[in-house]
Amino acid sequence: MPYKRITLTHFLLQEQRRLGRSGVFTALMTDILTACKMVSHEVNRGALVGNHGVAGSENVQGEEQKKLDVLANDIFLHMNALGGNYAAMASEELEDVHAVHGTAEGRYLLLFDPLDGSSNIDVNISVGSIFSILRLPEGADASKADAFLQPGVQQVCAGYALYGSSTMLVLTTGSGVHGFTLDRDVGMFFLTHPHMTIPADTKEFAINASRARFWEPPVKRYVDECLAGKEGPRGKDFNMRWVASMVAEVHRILVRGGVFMYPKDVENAKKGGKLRLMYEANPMAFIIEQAGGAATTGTERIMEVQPTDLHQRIAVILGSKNEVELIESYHKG
Ligand SMILES: O=P(O)(O)OC[C@H]1O[C@](O)(COP(=O)(O)O)[C@@H](O)[C@@H]1O
Ligand SMILES: [Mg+2]
Ligand SMILES: [Mg+2]
Repeated sequence: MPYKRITLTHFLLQEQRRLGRSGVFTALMTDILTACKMVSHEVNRGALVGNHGVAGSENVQGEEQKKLDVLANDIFLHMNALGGNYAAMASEELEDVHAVHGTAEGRYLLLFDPLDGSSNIDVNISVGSIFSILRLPEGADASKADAFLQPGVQQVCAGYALYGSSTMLVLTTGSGVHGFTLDRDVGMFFLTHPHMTIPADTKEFAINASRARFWEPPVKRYVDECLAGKEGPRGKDFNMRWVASMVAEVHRILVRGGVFMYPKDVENAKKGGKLRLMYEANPMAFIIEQAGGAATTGTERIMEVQPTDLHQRIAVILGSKNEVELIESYHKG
């Protein structure tokens, strides 16, 4: 049987030709791939090289940084500056915009969560990296946050790397969602999951149930109905999952369907929710929608939210289309 697998780089070249894009897009994606491979290597080595534990510093969110949060952030900043295609970057781990100096031709902006699921690093549960690419608006000052505050529908590309039993990279450039698996021996990502699509219905939901006492009535109603099973109003039994790594939850939903919720609740309402719009909710919403799913705050399509702050938090409900629309209908009453 002739060898058929194609690499992510060849896939990007084909996309470039198909979409009549310049080579810049393929080049800037290649920088992200390299960063993800390097982070995968560091995650994989774990305690062997002291990559577990805390860094002894806090990020702009007031969260204790893990050593791998800081290392992954450094790797992303360094590798994505080398190519000179980004005018500036923004990260969960940096308060302000990181301008890439000396790159007159940088026409893109990169946002990223260098290490997602940080609470799982030391216990060896899957973690990931999330990224979102925007164009630098004409005449905008790339060193200012305003240049980044574009609604999710403006993204030209979004993706994540999943550092799990295998390392995968899943991305969309606006024409479907494709998954690639890293062959460590060859050092290349190969296309293993072309055209990923999400079933419209599901029997699996994911939410941090320890926050049930804080939930607003629409979420409480939805979860109670799922838990009531086939004797209840939904007439079917549901299963529940919670990995506490958004990347792992979204990947599970892309592979077998489901709904993921990190809603705004009475405890996190003053912060606007838990997850961050610019480098968690928007890239995941783009991927989910491109795979036929839906992504909402409960009352609004996430990708249409006009951002006001680089690190703003937002309610996230995403996954199988019919399920998300049902939850949205409970919010709209
Ligand atoms: O600890 P909780 O409340 O279960 O929250 C888990 C959520 O927080 C996150 O870990 C936040 O992301 P970071 O690890 O990048 O800060 C998500 O990946 C995950 O969905
Ligand atoms: Mg995260
Ligand atoms: Mg993170």
